[in-house]
Amino acid sequence: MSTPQKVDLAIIGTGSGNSIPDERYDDMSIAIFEENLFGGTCLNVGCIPTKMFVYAADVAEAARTAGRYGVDASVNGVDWQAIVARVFGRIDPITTGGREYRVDRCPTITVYESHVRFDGVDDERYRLVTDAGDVVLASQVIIAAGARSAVPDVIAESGVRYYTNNDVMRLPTLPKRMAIVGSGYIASEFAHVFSALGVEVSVIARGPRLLRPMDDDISSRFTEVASEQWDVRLNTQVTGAATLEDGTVRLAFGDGTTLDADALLVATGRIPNGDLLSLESIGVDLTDDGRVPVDEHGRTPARGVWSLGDVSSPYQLKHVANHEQRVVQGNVLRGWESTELESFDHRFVPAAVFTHPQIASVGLTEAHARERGLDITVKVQAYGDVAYGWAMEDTVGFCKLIAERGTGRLLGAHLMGAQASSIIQPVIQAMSFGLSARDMARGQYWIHPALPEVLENALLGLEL
Ligand SMILES: Cc1cc2nc3c(=O)[nH]c(=O)nc-3n(C[C@H](O)[C@H](O)[C@H](O)COP(=O)(O)OP(=O)(O)OC[C@H]3O[C@@H](n4cnc5c(N)ncnc54)[C@H](O)[C@@H]3O)c2cc1C
Ligand SMILES: NC(=O)c1ccc[n+]([C@@H]2O[C@H](COP(=O)([O-])OP(=O)(O)OC[C@H]3O[C@@H](n4cnc5c(N)ncnc54)[C@H](O)[C@@H]3O)[C@@H](O)[C@H]2O)c1
Repeated sequence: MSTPQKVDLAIIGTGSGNSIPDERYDDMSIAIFEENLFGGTCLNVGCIPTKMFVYAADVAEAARTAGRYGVDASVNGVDWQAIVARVFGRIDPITTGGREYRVDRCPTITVYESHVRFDGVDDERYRLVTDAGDVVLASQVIIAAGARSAVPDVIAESGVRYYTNNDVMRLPTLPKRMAIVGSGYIASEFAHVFSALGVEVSVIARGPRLLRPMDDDISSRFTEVASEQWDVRLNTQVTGAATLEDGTVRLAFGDGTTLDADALLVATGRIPNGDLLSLESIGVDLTDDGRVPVDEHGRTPARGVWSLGDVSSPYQLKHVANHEQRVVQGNVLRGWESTELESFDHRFVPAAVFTHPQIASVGLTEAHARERGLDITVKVQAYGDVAYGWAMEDTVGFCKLIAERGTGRLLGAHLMGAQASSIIQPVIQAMSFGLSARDMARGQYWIHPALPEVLENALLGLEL
């Protein structure tokens, strides 16, 4: 063990955590811990690279369907290595540059590139010990340790080669057949990516629908559309996995059937990393669903220990992690006991799934609104019924709005279709600032004949 370094602040994780120290932190001594790629999930193995792959997939998909507009186009080949090089040629230098900046050009910051965990309290400071043997004594700690892929035991213990989002984007070549276990965000996005790039994709869902937590109309319609694009196996439990002599992965299912694939991607949720921090040594128990407990200001039960992002948030989304990072960043400077601490705003957290077609959502699902006993009105507006939707020959897209009768309060929006992740933004704004459905519909112009007219028509169709 080395001589302990005493610091004012320790930050565990360089995803959102790396954005904490700005010039207001210049007079603090800081230790930053990172056991993996500098910059965390979103930059290296999450949001950003996946969407760069999705864009390539969207281009291929557009070429494939060009015939419906009288345009003769086809996908004559996919240069996978070129796609990988484009994505990581952009990302890897940012990772390297971010690390170099913190290591070489931030004199008050020490970067420890190792796994760290708590080891109790020493002289009124939190004692942090790395696997490399470093010891840091910190007056305050920010836990921003993110989450990791969950892998079902039946696969983890089978010895088969499987991929997760950590490595599937760097496959050396495109496989002919890919099996994807899981039916959530990651499964849906990668199914689109690999299928559009020419891979035969099978999606293995243990439940009756894909994207089940979404509004029922979205989840069931998406399941239909997905089943037309990919080999979707619903209500299917993986009971075994084995590697054949030629390297093929064979999955066995509860109903006795099997599936052969050349690559296996596991996308069955992400486990918050708080269980690997020895938090019991500072008297902190995880929540029932495995998160570091925090109050609305980002304070854990241990005085001076804050937490943010996937490790503690009920939302595993980068825009939420960024928001929580800004709140905690300000609150640490205000001080633990300050009466002016800022609070997390989790009122209207939107999400988008960049699959095909895109999906976006904010607020309550219809089922949740009904469970709450709200008097609601619901309008489902097809993309195909507005002018831009005609231009696109759209037959699948729709926008579903849920509002409260009488008040016109917008309760939820759920979209499936082209650019859903962008079209939803005005609803997020309206809900966040308390704009009613009536005011939103008629208090502004809607550009004609742009795609957001689907939203305008949905608003006008609500029986308020
Ligand atoms: C494939 C994929 C696609 C995604 N796409 C989107 C998207 O389109 N939009 C969206 O909003 N969200 C998306 N997300 C979710 C988003 O990436 C996360 O919500 C976000 O990155 C979480 O940020 P964070 O700072 O909490 O954690 P992270 O960015 O995961 O940072 C945590 C860091 O802590 C390090 N660490 C953990 N424990 C220790 C330890 N004990 N010692 C040292 N270091 C440690 C980790 O190595 C990691 O680098 C996606 C996620 C995945 C996996
Ligand atoms: N566009 C985005 O914003 C985006 C993209 C990717 C990931 N994410 C975030 O990352 C999180 C993790 O993504 P994800 O897709 O891994 O999780 P998820 O929670 O979206 O989906 C997990 C899926 O795995 C299934 N599952 C769980 N355990 C299983 C098991 N033992 N066997 C078979 N199936 C099992 C679940 O039924 C579910 O369908 C998401 O919840 C989301 O918050 C966001």
